[in-house]
Amino acid sequence: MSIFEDTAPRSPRPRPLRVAVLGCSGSIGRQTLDVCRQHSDKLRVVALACDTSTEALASAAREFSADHVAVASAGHARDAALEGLPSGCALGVGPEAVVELTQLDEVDCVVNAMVGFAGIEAGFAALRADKVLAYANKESIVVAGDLLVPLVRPGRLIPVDSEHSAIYQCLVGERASDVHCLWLTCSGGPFYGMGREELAHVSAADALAHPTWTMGPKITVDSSTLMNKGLEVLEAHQLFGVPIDRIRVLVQRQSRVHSMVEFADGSVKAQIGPSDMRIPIQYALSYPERWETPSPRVEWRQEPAITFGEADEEAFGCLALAREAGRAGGTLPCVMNAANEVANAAFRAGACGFLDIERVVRQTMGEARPEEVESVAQLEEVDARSREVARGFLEGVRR
Ligand SMILES: NC(=O)C1=CN([C@@H]2O[C@H](COP(=O)(O)OP(=O)(O)OC[C@H]3O[C@@H](n4cnc5c(N)ncnc54)[C@H](OP(=O)(O)O)[C@@H]3O)[C@@H](O)[C@H]2O)C=CC1
Ligand SMILES: CC(=O)[C@@H](O)[C@H](O)COP(=O)(O)O
Ligand SMILES: [Mn+2]
Repeated sequence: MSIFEDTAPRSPRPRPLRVAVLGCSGSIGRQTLDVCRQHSDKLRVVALACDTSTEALASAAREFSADHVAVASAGHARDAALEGLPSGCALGVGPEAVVELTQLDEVDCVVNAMVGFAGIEAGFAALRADKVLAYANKESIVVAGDLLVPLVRPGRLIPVDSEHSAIYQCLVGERASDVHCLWLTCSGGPFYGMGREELAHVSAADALAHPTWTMGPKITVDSSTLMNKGLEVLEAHQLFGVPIDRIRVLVQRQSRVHSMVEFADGSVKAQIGPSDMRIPIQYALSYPERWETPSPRVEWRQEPAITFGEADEEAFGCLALAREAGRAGGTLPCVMNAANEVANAAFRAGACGFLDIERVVRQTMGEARPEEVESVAQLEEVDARSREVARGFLEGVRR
């Protein structure tokens, strides 16, 4: 059974959905809290987690009267900000404390809004504890989808990533066997139209200026290299069971068409709307209902033309590398993700150039001996080893 073939009846919820927000201080986390603020009659924030941003964590805990918080970074366990937690709020420290939030009896739904491989354990723990998962942490789906997705009952993992939310919305009520292909839309990023010569000289500040979305720094740089689209091809492959070569990237510069599904009979369904992540976040929390939104609506009669185009996979080699990793499968997506996390961070820190990201990912993948995915412990080892290899390939370019 696919994750979207959900025949469950739409009975109203007996009480507000009790939500844990992991990564509450980030872009998705803060927008999740905004949705919870707008729908306080239907959503109750009971648990919050961050890595180091204790100020934001404590402030959210006070606002929402959260009962539990966790700080992943032990170095921030004594931050003065934590003295401002509401009385009775339990504080946990360390990565295990973040994962423990997913096990609490008083949590119905976990929003995994952590960035990177670090979000992997929380996704598994939430599914094992039979929580609904609103899933933004695409890296862990890419790396561990072989193990994670088989644990998902229909309607229990709702994607937050805008394209995957769009595809999910197009697929609800459909049969997996009727899908011909997926059209995964892509803004093209800030460097759309540039060739390799120009790309060699772009800076992190240039890469962080996304044309249509305001997001955290890691995903914004991934959008500029098109690695974000590569990760999303693999994410869609894992979530919807569609072969890699039936997932077609479609440049849609305005980010209005969030993705499309083409069916056997030639019909195409698209989900379109504002470029506002609060909409897919809210859908993941309201599913199978739809609620009013405070997000500004699009005046479609005055909207400029919606255009489609093709991605330049030669200039932006990360997309082709991701497809290669997806076709090979096993632990190769884990290797690719680890190298990308290392190189993306180095580029943001000014320690390498833009094209070095692609080079380091290619070289690290070239060293890998992919295996079948067997366990999270194995993936943790592959991730750690691949980071070492990637750091080695970066050495030559330290500035
Ligand atoms: N932003 C967006 O619009 C979109 C994001 N996504 C995906 O959502 C995820 C989050 O992205 P985004 O919100 O942009 O990222 P941000 O960098 O803005 O936020 C990341 C969050 O994760 C927390 N975090 C990082 N490491 C850990 C850790 N080890 N343990 C606990 N918490 C941790 C951070 O805490 P702290 O602040 O303390 O560091 C922060 O709250 C990513 O996987 C991204 O690809 C998908 C689609 C759109
Ligand atoms: C909002 C969202 O879902 C991002 O993942 C978005 O897709 C980034 O834009 P790109 O299409 O430029 O990667
Ligand atoms: Mn996306």
